Amino acid sequence: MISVQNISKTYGAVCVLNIASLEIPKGETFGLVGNNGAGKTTFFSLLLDLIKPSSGSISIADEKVNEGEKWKNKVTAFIDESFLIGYLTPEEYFYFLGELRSQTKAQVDEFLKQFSEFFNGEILQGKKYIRDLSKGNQKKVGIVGALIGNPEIIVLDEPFANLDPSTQFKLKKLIKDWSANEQVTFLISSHDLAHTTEVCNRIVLLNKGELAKDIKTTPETLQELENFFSASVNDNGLV
Ligand SMILES: Nc1ncnc2c1ncn2[C@@H]1O[C@H](COP(=O)(O)OP(=O)(O)OP(=O)(O)O)[C@@H](O)[C@H]1O
Repeated sequence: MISVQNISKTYGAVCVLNIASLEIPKGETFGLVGNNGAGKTTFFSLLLDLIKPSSGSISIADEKVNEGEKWKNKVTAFIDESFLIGYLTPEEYFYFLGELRSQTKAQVDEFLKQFSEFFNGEILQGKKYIRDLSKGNQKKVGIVGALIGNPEIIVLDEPFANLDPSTQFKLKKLIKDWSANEQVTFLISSHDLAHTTEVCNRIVLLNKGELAKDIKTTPETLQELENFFSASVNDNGLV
């Protein structure tokens, strides 16, 4: 479904991402982990054609994202608050996304009913603009916005960050429920190794822009990742 061929991104003399080959099949819940600056957001930005690659390409359903438009009907994303529209209320924003993805207002209203627990009574009918919501509630709006319109590929950059513990549990359940649909592919980056291993059936670890591990998730995966990151702390002499 997603195919990465020799992708690299260089700023000046510094190569921040370099992946020779990566295939992400339909239905996978793909977790991306790595330290700050490892290249996770760069990878997602290349996938969404937000930045241009220095070399190579990423294809979705056999179409290079920097050459075609059809992939845009399949993919939704919430990368950061720049995906939100601050002067809209959450409802206005959801209707706007719905219209973009061929959903009527009534369909969007019906769709939103399933998120009442996730929203915890703080998002809908509050008459607040998105800009005035807390960071965590803005994130909830962005995540649910990315689920509108039956997307085939959903890209979420650090969805657990800024969420309170209860909402993190609700989000894990939500991702698990959605990923049970084999037509839906999730790409999720996170610094939370426990959450990522719990919801993702595959984990790719980026280290300084390189693909360091590509693991099919098993009960041992969390330990393997923790060993990797704690070893790098020791290597750096930080402990
Ligand atoms: N426009 C830019 N100009 C120069 N360097 C950049 C630019 N954008 C990103 N970088 C660099 O690319 C590297 C990878 O950044 P990226 O945001 O992809 O990392 P990340 O894994 O998402 O990190 P984090 O976990 O901190 O969000 C970093 O060293 C960053 O400083």
